[in-house]
Amino acid sequence: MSDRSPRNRAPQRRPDRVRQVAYEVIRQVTSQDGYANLALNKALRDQKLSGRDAAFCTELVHGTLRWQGTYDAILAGNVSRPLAELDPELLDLLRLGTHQLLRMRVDSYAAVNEMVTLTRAVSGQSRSGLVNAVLRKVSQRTFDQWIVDVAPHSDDDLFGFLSIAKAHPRWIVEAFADALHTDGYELDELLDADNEPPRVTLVARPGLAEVDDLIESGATRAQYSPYAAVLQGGGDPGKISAVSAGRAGVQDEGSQLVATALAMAPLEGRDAKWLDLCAGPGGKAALLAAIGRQRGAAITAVEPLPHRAELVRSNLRAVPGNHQVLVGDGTKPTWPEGSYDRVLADVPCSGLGALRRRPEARWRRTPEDVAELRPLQEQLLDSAIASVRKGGVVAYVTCTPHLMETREVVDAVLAKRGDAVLEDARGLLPDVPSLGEGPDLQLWPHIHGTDAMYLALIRRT
Ligand SMILES: C[S@@+](CC[C@H](N)C(=O)[O-])C[C@H]1O[C@@H](n2cnc3c(N)ncnc32)[C@H](O)[C@@H]1O
Repeated sequence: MSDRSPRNRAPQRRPDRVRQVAYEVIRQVTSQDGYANLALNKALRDQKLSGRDAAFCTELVHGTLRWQGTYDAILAGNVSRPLAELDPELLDLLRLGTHQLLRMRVDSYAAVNEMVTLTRAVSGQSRSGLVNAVLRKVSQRTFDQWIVDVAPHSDDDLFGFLSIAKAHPRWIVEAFADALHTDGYELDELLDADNEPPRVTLVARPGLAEVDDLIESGATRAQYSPYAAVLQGGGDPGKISAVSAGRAGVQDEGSQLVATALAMAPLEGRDAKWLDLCAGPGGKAALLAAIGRQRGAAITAVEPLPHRAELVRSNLRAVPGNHQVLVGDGTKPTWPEGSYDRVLADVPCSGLGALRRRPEARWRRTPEDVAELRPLQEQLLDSAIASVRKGGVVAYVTCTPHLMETREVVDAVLAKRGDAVLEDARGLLPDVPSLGEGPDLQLWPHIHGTDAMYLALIRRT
């Protein structure tokens, strides 16, 4: 009989701290509906992880969450029970191990051993045997070999194949194909772009900061927006003085372009009162306020959630002028009909255009979310048109390319109202190529390097 007295037992290895932090963040996201970016930033701060450790931890968290559906398809064939019956902790440990084995350059032996040690520490000795056995099986093939094994063949079921090979739920692949009008190679490129973390893009708010100021701080000029600069290699925007003072901000180039397009739309007569009907957290409101200030226009920003209205105030703090932030419901205007000259309706949406930014979002969203948002999107656009004067312009904007949230909303509202027309928005961004067939425009991560922002320009008649 072996001697199991503490003196003779081999000392237990301690789990690798970075992997443990990553695992705990993933647990918060999957078990408490947390947001990966918020939970990760807090954990990196609390655990004082920086440099290579922080980068490793970020890749573990983001990659495991982003590729979750693909890893589940692989794991399903390597676990004797249905995954839904597996303890959620165990499933997260298996996903985390699979990510290291299949999509990171971690040595297989080290990845399995580290995950066994971590499992023993966080979930108990009995589970570590199963993790060991399953991960060893996963380690026997490459990512591409597993895809051939578990995904349908692309000739038989293209969307099924892409869903697994590119880690997007099938309904999202289908919605993107509809919006792109293609199921060809472009769809592949879009899904790939969604799997890459986005660049950090800054905005120099006009009249308050120059792009050159940002370039002096290490950024490089972006391609399309006259106000944009890209912080190469990540970097901490908070350390740039123009950003910390609110003269510049962090803002996707696509968001800058759609706000700029609204400001550039031709207008006859008064051009002094601008409205942002769905303003929180205020990135577009701040850019519009800065542009408007140079032209003698002031902006009113509406947001129903008090904490988000506070963010709008903070974003506007550096822009002088008579700007107003109203806490209220944009579908119930407290101002007379036709009060404004330009109106932005950047409505709540599914966010399918910003999947690069939120690794967990694609698995959380459902087609029902899209359907549920539809009435509010229509009411807000209707209210935006009612708020603009005759001859004034409305920009209907979403951060999703889903046709149910974009063109279908616009068509439905215009058909009901009969006092507004769609104008060609593409001419407002003359330097930006491939904006679609018009009259509305769609930006794309794989073409423009932006979030998939949609813009329809509507004029009240
Ligand atoms: C897509 S975000 C707007 C982003 C913002 N324009 C920016 O660039 O920072 C949509 C916003 O609409 C707000 N919202 C939700 N319901 C609303 C309503 N009934 N009226 C006005 N805004 C609403 C949400 O709270 C959210 O802050």
